[in-house]
Amino acid sequence: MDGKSNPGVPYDGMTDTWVKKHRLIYIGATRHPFILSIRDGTVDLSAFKRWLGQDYIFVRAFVPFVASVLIKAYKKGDESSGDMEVILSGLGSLNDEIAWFKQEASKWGVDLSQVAPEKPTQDYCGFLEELMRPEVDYTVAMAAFWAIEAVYQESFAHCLEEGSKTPIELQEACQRWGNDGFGRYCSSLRNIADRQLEKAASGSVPLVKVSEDAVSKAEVTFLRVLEYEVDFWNMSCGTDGHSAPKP
Ligand SMILES: Cc1ncc(CNC=O)c(N)n1
Repeated sequence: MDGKSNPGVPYDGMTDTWVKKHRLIYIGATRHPFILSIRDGTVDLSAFKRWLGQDYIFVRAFVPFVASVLIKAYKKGDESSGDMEVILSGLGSLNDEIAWFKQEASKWGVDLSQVAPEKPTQDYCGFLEELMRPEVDYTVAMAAFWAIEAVYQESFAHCLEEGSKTPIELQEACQRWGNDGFGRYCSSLRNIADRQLEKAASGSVPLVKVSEDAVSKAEVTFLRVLEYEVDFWNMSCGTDGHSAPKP
């Protein structure tokens, strides 16, 4: 999240400004106790299994959301931007990811066909549904897309840093979102979001009011993503009352 990871770009984009402005809630989502428990090796395996089942449901709902962003990118008609290629690569990884969830679930003895969505999962999937609507601006949808991926990337990369005690059997899960390739993919998403936000903010188009509206809507959407992510982690930990908290 610093200028260094963005060579040739002299100033921070809008997304960096948001992360700085809303730092505490951003840290709340990317350094959640569930993630810290994976990193220090104290994670409750039943919590991990609950996360696995719920995240499988989330990822299935995430696919049509990403497809809706692809449609918005296509409709913009700017072939030279390369946006469609980035989004399409995301859909490709989601294909692998769904296969991974099934394999991982069988490894842990989780029967995915028996997993019912809990309230935070339902709410988060409902939010994705809202964002899929055609009237939602590409800028707003891209900001959400970037934020959703960035939270996982930053969270799981933290579990793989030097000095972390992540249990060996959880390292593959952390690698999925914490690897450098996924980090570069998140940077590409961030660059698209920043470019769109920059365009909207500069009001180079005659619809200045509409554009400014997109920028503020995108910021609110970013914050909502962080809240849904925190609720999702809380549910995984069992700190939402669905199961007994850890002693
Ligand atoms: C709740 C949540 N947020 C973000 C991601 C990462 N995106 C796709 O895998 C995820 N799997 N689950």
